[in-house]
Amino acid sequence: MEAIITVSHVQKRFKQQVVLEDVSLNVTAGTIYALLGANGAGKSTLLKIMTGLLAGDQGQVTINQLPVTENLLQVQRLFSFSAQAATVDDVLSGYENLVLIARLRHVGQPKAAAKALLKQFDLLQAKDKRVADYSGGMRRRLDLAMSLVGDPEILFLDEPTTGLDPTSREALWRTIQTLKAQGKTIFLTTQYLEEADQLADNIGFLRDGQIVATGTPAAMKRLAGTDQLELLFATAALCQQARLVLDEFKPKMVDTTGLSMPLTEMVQTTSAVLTALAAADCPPVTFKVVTPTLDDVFRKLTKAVS
Ligand SMILES: Nc1ncnc2c1ncn2[C@@H]1O[C@H](COP(=O)(O)OP(=O)(O)OP(=O)(O)O)[C@@H](O)[C@H]1O
Repeated sequence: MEAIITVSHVQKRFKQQVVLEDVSLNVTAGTIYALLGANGAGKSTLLKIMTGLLAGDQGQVTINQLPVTENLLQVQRLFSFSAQAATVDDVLSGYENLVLIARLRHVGQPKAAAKALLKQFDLLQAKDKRVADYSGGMRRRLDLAMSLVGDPEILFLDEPTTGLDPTSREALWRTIQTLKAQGKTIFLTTQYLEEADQLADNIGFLRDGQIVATGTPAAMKRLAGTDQLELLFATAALCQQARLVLDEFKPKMVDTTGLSMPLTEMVQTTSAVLTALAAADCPPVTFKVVTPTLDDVFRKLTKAVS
């Protein structure tokens, strides 16, 4: 599948501060790309450059093979950008906001388009309520609805679920997944590893002005290390005995009664370990498999800036 968005060697500095040193990435059509980074890593700056709102100092961004800076009007028809600062007008109702943006984007039958989007985003009931009286989740849904006016192929979402409670966040994730299922390409920024894990086909970690790691969520997790088998014993003496029995599995002490070892082959290793312990008469009280999370990767990769 070819890339619908390419970012090649983009650089940006604000006075003396180098924010983007050299950023390159590709986004395949119909996929979700999550740009992860700590506060101030430069995610919003990159988004603004990708969408032509800000000029980079060096490098190039293309959307549908078209360089963004030289074809701004043409590429702007292909995407929408939902920025962190709400793009909605507080004094207007959700319906009025949608009609307004539909008119600005020359959508045929703006009122019908607005109503269809309110329905799709479960906002029909609040159609005539002022946005100032919407909850955080409703505003985010309206933001997303606004970005769909005119049916763009590509959605840029800057931290779409920041500030939402877990239930509203999960609801928004489902909506974003539905949009992907409809064929949209989605580029989002987030500080939530779980969000990237749940949604993204590909993740890029932005740190020190560069994408320091990129790949699928599964590949990113592998960066944090392999799964570990953790065993807990009833006494420290049993744990010591088990450590000797399991020498070939390279166990490490977690504490006085706990051992941990890498799981190369999930089922075979677990079964071999438990059989060896049963034969040596020192069975564990419990065991569990600990899979590295994206948080582990994030901690590893952001150590240098935290
Ligand atoms: N217009 C500007 N002028 C000067 N400095 C800026 C400007 N915009 C951003 N910066 C600086 O660039 C750095 C990156 O900011 P940016 O908003 O891109 O980060 P971010 O990763 O989106 O952060 P957050 O997750 O907090 O939104 C910050 O140090 C910020 O202060």
